[in-house]
Amino acid sequence: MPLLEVDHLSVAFTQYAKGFKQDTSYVMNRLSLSIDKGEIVAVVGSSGSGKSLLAHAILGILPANATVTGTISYDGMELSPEKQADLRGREIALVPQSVTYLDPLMKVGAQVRTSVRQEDAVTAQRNVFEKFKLKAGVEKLFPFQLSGGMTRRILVSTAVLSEAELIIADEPTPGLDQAVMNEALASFRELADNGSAVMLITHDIDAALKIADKIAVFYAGTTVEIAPVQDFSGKGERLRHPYTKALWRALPQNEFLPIPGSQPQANALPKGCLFEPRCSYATEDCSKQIPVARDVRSGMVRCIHAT
Ligand SMILES: Nc1ncnc2c1ncn2[C@@H]1O[C@H](COP(=O)(O)OP(=O)(O)OP(=O)(O)O)[C@@H](O)[C@H]1O
Ligand code: NI
Repeated sequence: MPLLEVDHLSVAFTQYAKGFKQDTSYVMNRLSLSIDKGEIVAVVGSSGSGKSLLAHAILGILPANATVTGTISYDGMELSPEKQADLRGREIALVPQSVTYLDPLMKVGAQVRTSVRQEDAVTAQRNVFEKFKLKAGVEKLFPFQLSGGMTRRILVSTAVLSEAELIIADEPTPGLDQAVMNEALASFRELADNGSAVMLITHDIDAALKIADKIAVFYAGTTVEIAPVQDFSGKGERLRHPYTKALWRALPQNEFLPIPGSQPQANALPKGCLFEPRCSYATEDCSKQIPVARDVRSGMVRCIHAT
Protein backbone atom coordinates (compact mmCIF):
# COMPACT_ATOMS: atom_id res chain seq x y z
CA MET A 1 0.00 0.00 0.00
CA PRO A 2 1.46 3.41 -0.93
CA LEU A 3 2.04 5.89 1.91
CA LEU A 4 0.48 8.66 -0.15
CA GLU A 5 -2.21 8.14 -2.76
CA VAL A 6 -3.70 11.04 -4.70
CA ASP A 7 -6.63 9.99 -6.85
CA HIS A 8 -8.46 12.06 -9.45
CA LEU A 9 -7.66 15.30 -7.68
CA SER A 10 -9.13 18.42 -9.25
CA VAL A 11 -8.80 22.00 -8.03
CA ALA A 12 -10.82 24.97 -9.25
CA PHE A 13 -10.59 28.60 -8.20
CA THR A 14 -13.59 30.86 -8.10
CA GLN A 15 -12.94 34.55 -8.39
CA TYR A 16 -15.31 37.44 -8.59
CA ALA A 17 -14.94 39.16 -11.91
CA LYS A 18 -16.56 42.51 -12.79
CA GLY A 19 -19.90 43.10 -11.11
CA PHE A 20 -21.25 39.93 -9.52
CA LYS A 21 -20.00 37.58 -12.19
CA GLN A 22 -18.09 34.57 -10.94
CA ASP A 23 -15.12 33.26 -12.83
CA THR A 24 -14.07 29.65 -12.30
CA SER A 25 -10.75 28.31 -13.56
CA TYR A 26 -9.88 24.63 -13.41
CA VAL A 27 -6.21 24.61 -12.50
CA MET A 28 -5.83 20.92 -11.67
CA ASN A 29 -7.65 18.14 -13.47
CA ARG A 30 -8.03 14.55 -12.30
CA LEU A 31 -4.48 14.23 -11.13
CA SER A 32 -3.39 10.85 -9.74
CA LEU A 33 -0.08 10.03 -8.11
CA SER A 34 1.20 7.72 -5.38
CA ILE A 35 4.38 7.45 -3.34
CA ASP A 36 5.62 4.41 -1.43
CA LYS A 37 7.72 4.41 1.71
CA GLY A 38 11.39 4.49 0.78
CA GLU A 39 10.65 6.11 -2.54
CA ILE A 40 11.45 9.52 -4.04
CA VAL A 41 9.02 10.73 -6.66
CA ALA A 42 10.18 13.86 -8.47
CA VAL A 43 7.52 16.16 -9.86
CA VAL A 44 8.66 18.17 -12.89
CA GLY A 45 6.80 20.49 -15.21
CA SER A 46 6.82 24.09 -16.30
CA SER A 47 5.77 27.08 -14.25
CA GLY A 48 2.04 27.15 -13.53
CA SER A 49 1.50 23.43 -14.18
CA GLY A 50 0.12 22.86 -10.66
CA LYS A 51 3.09 21.50 -8.73
CA SER A 52 2.80 23.77 -5.69
CA LEU A 53 -0.99 23.41 -5.70
CA LEU A 54 -0.59 19.65 -5.33
CA ALA A 55 1.76 20.17 -2.36
CA HIS A 56 -0.68 22.58 -0.74
CA ALA A 57 -3.65 20.27 -1.39
CA ILE A 58 -1.88 17.37 0.36
CA LEU A 59 -1.09 19.56 3.37
CA GLY A 60 -4.58 21.08 3.40
CA ILE A 61 -3.33 24.65 3.02
CA LEU A 62 -5.04 25.72 -0.21
CA PRO A 63 -6.67 29.17 -0.14
CA ALA A 64 -10.36 29.38 0.84
CA ASN A 65 -11.55 30.10 -2.72
CA ALA A 66 -10.28 26.71 -3.94
CA THR A 67 -12.78 23.90 -4.62
CA VAL A 68 -11.24 20.45 -4.34
CA THR A 69 -12.62 17.14 -5.61
CA GLY A 70 -11.03 13.69 -5.66
CA THR A 71 -9.26 11.97 -2.78
CA ILE A 72 -5.95 12.09 -0.94
CA SER A 73 -5.14 9.07 1.22
CA TYR A 74 -2.31 8.74 3.69
CA ASP A 75 -1.32 5.34 5.02
CA GLY A 76 -4.58 3.91 3.71
CA MET A 77 -6.80 6.55 5.28
CA GLU A 78 -8.62 9.24 3.36
CA LEU A 79 -7.55 12.67 4.58
CA SER A 80 -10.01 15.18 6.03
CA PRO A 81 -9.08 18.79 6.85
CA GLU A 82 -8.84 17.85 10.56
CA LYS A 83 -6.57 14.92 9.83
CA GLN A 84 -4.39 17.10 7.59
CA ALA A 85 -3.97 19.68 10.35
CA ASP A 86 -3.00 16.89 12.69
CA LEU A 87 -0.33 15.44 10.36
CA ARG A 88 1.10 18.75 9.19
CA GLY A 89 4.65 19.40 10.44
CA ARG A 90 4.72 16.08 12.30
CA GLU A 91 4.15 13.21 9.90
CA ILE A 92 4.08 15.34 6.78
CA ALA A 93 6.77 18.04 6.40
CA LEU A 94 6.86 20.74 3.76
CA VAL A 95 9.93 22.52 2.43
CA PRO A 96 7.99 25.50 1.08
CA GLN A 97 8.81 27.11 -2.26
CA SER A 98 8.37 30.57 -0.78
CA VAL A 99 11.00 31.61 1.76
CA THR A 100 8.46 33.70 3.65
CA TYR A 101 7.24 30.72 5.72
CA LEU A 102 9.61 31.31 8.64
CA ASP A 103 8.41 33.08 11.77
CA PRO A 104 9.94 36.59 11.49
CA LEU A 105 10.04 37.10 15.26
CA MET A 106 11.92 33.96 16.27
CA LYS A 107 15.66 33.25 15.99
CA VAL A 108 16.22 30.58 13.37
CA GLY A 109 18.01 28.08 15.61
CA ALA A 110 15.15 28.01 18.11
CA GLN A 111 12.69 27.87 15.25
CA VAL A 112 14.30 24.85 13.64
CA ARG A 113 14.52 23.11 17.03
CA THR A 114 10.74 23.18 17.46
CA SER A 115 10.51 20.43 14.82
CA VAL A 116 13.23 18.21 16.31
CA ARG A 117 11.98 14.97 17.90
CA GLN A 118 15.29 13.72 19.25
CA GLU A 119 16.16 14.36 22.86
CA ASP A 120 19.11 16.66 22.30
CA ALA A 121 17.54 19.21 19.98
CA VAL A 122 20.46 21.65 20.14
CA THR A 123 23.06 19.10 19.07
CA ALA A 124 20.79 17.75 16.33
CA GLN A 125 20.18 21.27 14.99
CA ARG A 126 23.91 22.17 15.10
CA ASN A 127 24.90 18.98 13.28
CA VAL A 128 22.45 19.66 10.47
CA PHE A 129 23.46 23.33 10.21
CA GLU A 130 27.09 22.23 9.90
CA LYS A 131 26.18 19.76 7.19
CA PHE A 132 24.55 22.58 5.21
CA LYS A 133 27.50 24.94 5.81
CA LEU A 134 25.54 27.29 8.09
CA LYS A 135 28.10 28.89 10.42
CA ALA A 136 27.85 28.70 14.21
CA GLY A 137 26.44 32.22 14.60
CA VAL A 138 23.54 31.64 12.20
CA GLU A 139 21.28 30.01 14.81
CA LYS A 140 21.11 33.35 16.64
CA LEU A 141 19.93 35.30 13.59
CA PHE A 142 16.39 36.36 12.74
CA PRO A 143 14.94 35.43 9.32
CA PHE A 144 15.33 38.99 7.95
CA GLN A 145 19.09 38.76 8.47
CA LEU A 146 19.43 35.75 6.14
CA SER A 147 20.17 35.59 2.42
CA GLY A 148 17.76 33.64 0.20
CA GLY A 149 20.19 30.70 -0.05
CA MET A 150 20.65 30.59 3.75
CA THR A 151 16.89 30.65 4.28
CA ARG A 152 16.45 27.72 1.93
CA ARG A 153 19.14 25.75 3.75
CA ILE A 154 17.29 26.39 7.00
CA LEU A 155 14.00 25.20 5.50
CA VAL A 156 15.69 22.02 4.27
CA SER A 157 17.29 21.54 7.73
CA THR A 158 13.85 21.76 9.33
CA ALA A 159 12.46 19.01 7.10
CA VAL A 160 15.51 16.79 7.62
CA LEU A 161 15.23 17.14 11.42
CA SER A 162 11.48 16.55 11.51
CA GLU A 163 11.87 12.81 10.82
CA ALA A 164 8.55 13.07 9.00
CA GLU A 165 7.18 10.03 7.19
CA LEU A 166 6.37 12.11 4.13
CA ILE A 167 8.54 15.01 3.02
CA ILE A 168 7.29 17.35 0.34
CA ALA A 169 10.09 19.58 -0.93
CA ASP A 170 8.83 22.34 -3.22
CA GLU A 171 11.80 23.68 -5.22
CA PRO A 172 14.28 23.24 -2.38
CA THR A 173 17.47 23.98 -4.32
CA PRO A 174 17.44 27.40 -6.06
CA GLY A 175 20.15 29.74 -4.78
CA LEU A 176 22.25 26.92 -3.33
CA ASP A 177 25.81 26.39 -4.53
CA GLN A 178 26.64 23.02 -6.10
CA ALA A 179 28.16 21.49 -2.96
CA VAL A 180 25.26 22.44 -0.69
CA MET A 181 22.75 21.40 -3.34
CA ASN A 182 24.35 17.94 -3.55
CA GLU A 183 24.27 17.75 0.23
CA ALA A 184 20.54 18.61 0.23
CA LEU A 185 19.77 16.03 -2.47
CA ALA A 186 21.80 13.40 -0.60
CA SER A 187 19.81 14.18 2.56
CA PHE A 188 16.53 13.51 0.75
CA ARG A 189 17.91 10.21 -0.55
CA GLU A 190 18.99 9.30 2.97
CA LEU A 191 15.54 10.10 4.37
CA ALA A 192 13.98 7.84 1.74
CA ASP A 193 16.52 5.08 2.38
CA ASN A 194 15.54 5.26 6.04
CA GLY A 195 11.91 4.61 5.11
CA SER A 196 10.35 8.01 4.47
CA ALA A 197 8.50 8.90 1.28
CA VAL A 198 9.75 12.01 -0.52
CA MET A 199 8.07 14.19 -3.11
CA LEU A 200 10.66 16.43 -4.76
CA ILE A 201 9.16 19.25 -6.79
CA THR A 202 11.75 20.76 -9.11
CA HIS A 203 12.48 22.45 -12.42
CA ASP A 204 15.85 20.74 -12.39
CA ILE A 205 15.41 17.44 -14.24
CA ASP A 206 19.11 16.64 -13.82
CA ALA A 207 18.84 16.92 -10.05
CA ALA A 208 15.68 14.81 -10.11
CA LEU A 209 17.37 12.08 -12.14
CA LYS A 210 20.26 11.90 -9.66
CA ILE A 211 18.17 10.87 -6.67
CA ALA A 212 14.59 10.00 -7.64
CA ASP A 213 13.07 6.59 -8.28
CA LYS A 214 10.25 7.88 -10.46
CA ILE A 215 9.54 11.10 -12.32
CA ALA A 216 6.01 12.48 -12.57
CA VAL A 217 5.61 14.95 -15.42
CA PHE A 218 2.99 17.69 -14.99
CA TYR A 219 1.42 19.59 -17.82
CA ALA A 220 -1.39 22.14 -17.47
CA GLY A 221 -2.66 20.75 -14.17
CA THR A 222 -2.39 17.01 -14.70
CA THR A 223 0.17 14.21 -14.82
CA VAL A 224 0.88 13.28 -18.43
CA GLU A 225 3.41 10.60 -17.51
CA ILE A 226 4.93 8.80 -14.54
CA ALA A 227 8.13 6.98 -15.49
CA PRO A 228 10.92 5.14 -13.69
CA VAL A 229 14.15 7.23 -13.82
CA GLN A 230 15.89 4.55 -15.87
CA ASP A 231 13.64 5.44 -18.81
CA PHE A 232 15.33 8.84 -19.09
CA SER A 233 18.24 7.73 -21.24
CA GLY A 234 19.41 7.64 -24.85
CA LYS A 235 17.09 9.54 -27.12
CA GLY A 236 14.19 8.93 -24.74
CA GLU A 237 12.88 5.92 -26.70
CA ARG A 238 11.54 4.33 -23.51
CA LEU A 239 9.57 7.43 -22.46
CA ARG A 240 5.83 7.27 -23.07
CA HIS A 241 4.50 10.77 -23.63
CA PRO A 242 5.52 13.14 -26.46
CA TYR A 243 5.85 15.98 -23.91
CA THR A 244 8.24 13.97 -21.72
CA LYS A 245 10.29 13.01 -24.77
CA ALA A 246 10.40 16.68 -25.78
CA LEU A 247 11.49 17.74 -22.26
CA TRP A 248 14.25 15.14 -22.35
CA ARG A 249 15.48 16.25 -25.76
CA ALA A 250 15.43 19.90 -24.65
CA LEU A 251 18.13 19.28 -22.01
CA PRO A 252 21.49 20.89 -22.84
CA GLN A 253 23.34 17.57 -22.73
CA ASN A 254 20.92 16.09 -25.27
CA GLU A 255 19.80 17.80 -28.44
CA PHE A 256 18.87 21.10 -26.75
CA LEU A 257 15.75 21.27 -28.95
CA PRO A 258 13.09 23.62 -27.56
CA ILE A 259 9.36 22.84 -27.90
CA PRO A 260 7.48 25.49 -29.89
CA GLY A 261 4.31 26.94 -28.38
CA SER A 262 3.32 27.26 -24.73
CA GLN A 263 1.29 25.51 -22.03
CA PRO A 264 -2.42 26.40 -22.28
CA GLN A 265 -3.98 28.71 -19.68
CA ALA A 266 -6.37 27.20 -17.11
CA ASN A 267 -9.33 29.18 -18.50
CA ALA A 268 -8.64 28.15 -22.11
CA LEU A 269 -7.87 24.44 -22.00
CA PRO A 270 -8.21 22.42 -25.21
CA LYS A 271 -11.13 19.98 -25.28
CA GLY A 272 -9.01 16.91 -25.95
CA CYS A 273 -5.42 16.11 -25.04
CA LEU A 274 -3.88 19.17 -23.35
CA PHE A 275 -0.63 18.77 -25.30
CA GLU A 276 -2.31 18.22 -28.69
CA PRO A 277 -1.80 21.80 -29.99
CA ARG A 278 1.99 21.39 -29.61
CA CYS A 279 2.33 17.70 -30.41
CA SER A 280 4.00 16.58 -33.62
CA TYR A 281 2.35 13.14 -33.33
CA ALA A 282 -1.19 14.48 -32.93
CA THR A 283 -4.02 12.96 -34.97
CA GLU A 284 -7.67 13.92 -35.32
CA ASP A 285 -8.69 11.67 -32.39
CA CYS A 286 -6.38 13.57 -30.02
CA SER A 287 -8.60 16.64 -29.97
CA LYS A 288 -11.82 14.69 -29.22
CA GLN A 289 -11.41 13.97 -25.51
CA ILE A 290 -8.84 14.07 -22.69
CA PRO A 291 -6.92 10.77 -22.82
CA VAL A 292 -7.44 8.57 -19.75
CA ALA A 293 -4.45 7.60 -17.63
CA ARG A 294 -3.17 4.19 -18.75
CA ASP A 295 -0.56 1.86 -17.27
CA VAL A 296 2.12 1.25 -19.86
CA ARG A 297 5.38 -0.67 -19.16
CA SER A 298 5.47 -0.03 -15.37
CA GLY A 299 4.64 3.61 -15.84
CA MET A 300 1.58 5.76 -16.48
CA VAL A 301 0.70 7.83 -19.52
CA ARG A 302 -2.12 10.00 -20.82
CA CYS A 303 -1.71 9.65 -24.59
CA ILE A 304 -3.83 7.52 -26.89
CA HIS A 305 -0.81 6.76 -29.09
CA ALA A 306 1.63 5.67 -26.38
CA THR A 307 2.80 2.04 -26.46
N1 LIG B 1 -5.13 31.54 -5.21
C1 LIG B 1 -5.21 31.32 -6.51
N2 LIG B 1 -6.26 31.79 -7.25
C2 LIG B 1 -6.35 31.55 -8.57
N3 LIG B 1 -5.44 30.84 -9.28
C3 LIG B 1 -4.38 30.33 -8.62
C4 LIG B 1 -4.18 30.54 -7.21
N4 LIG B 1 -3.04 29.91 -6.82
C5 LIG B 1 -2.54 29.35 -7.94
N5 LIG B 1 -3.33 29.59 -9.03
C6 LIG B 1 -3.09 29.13 -10.40
O1 LIG B 1 -2.89 27.73 -10.39
C7 LIG B 1 -1.96 27.34 -11.41
C8 LIG B 1 -0.90 26.42 -10.84
O2 LIG B 1 -0.09 27.12 -9.93
P1 LIG B 1 1.13 26.45 -9.13
O3 LIG B 1 1.64 27.45 -8.15
O4 LIG B 1 0.73 25.13 -8.59
O5 LIG B 1 2.22 26.23 -10.28
P2 LIG B 1 3.66 25.57 -10.17
O6 LIG B 1 3.68 24.39 -11.07
O7 LIG B 1 4.03 25.36 -8.74
O8 LIG B 1 4.58 26.72 -10.81
P3 LIG B 1 6.07 27.19 -10.42
O9 LIG B 1 6.98 26.23 -11.11
O10 LIG B 1 6.17 28.56 -11.01
O11 LIG B 1 6.21 27.19 -8.95
C9 LIG B 1 -1.39 28.63 -11.99
O12 LIG B 1 -2.01 28.84 -13.21
C10 LIG B 1 -1.79 29.68 -10.97
O13 LIG B 1 -2.00 30.93 -11.59
NI1 NI C 1 5.38 26.19 -7.51
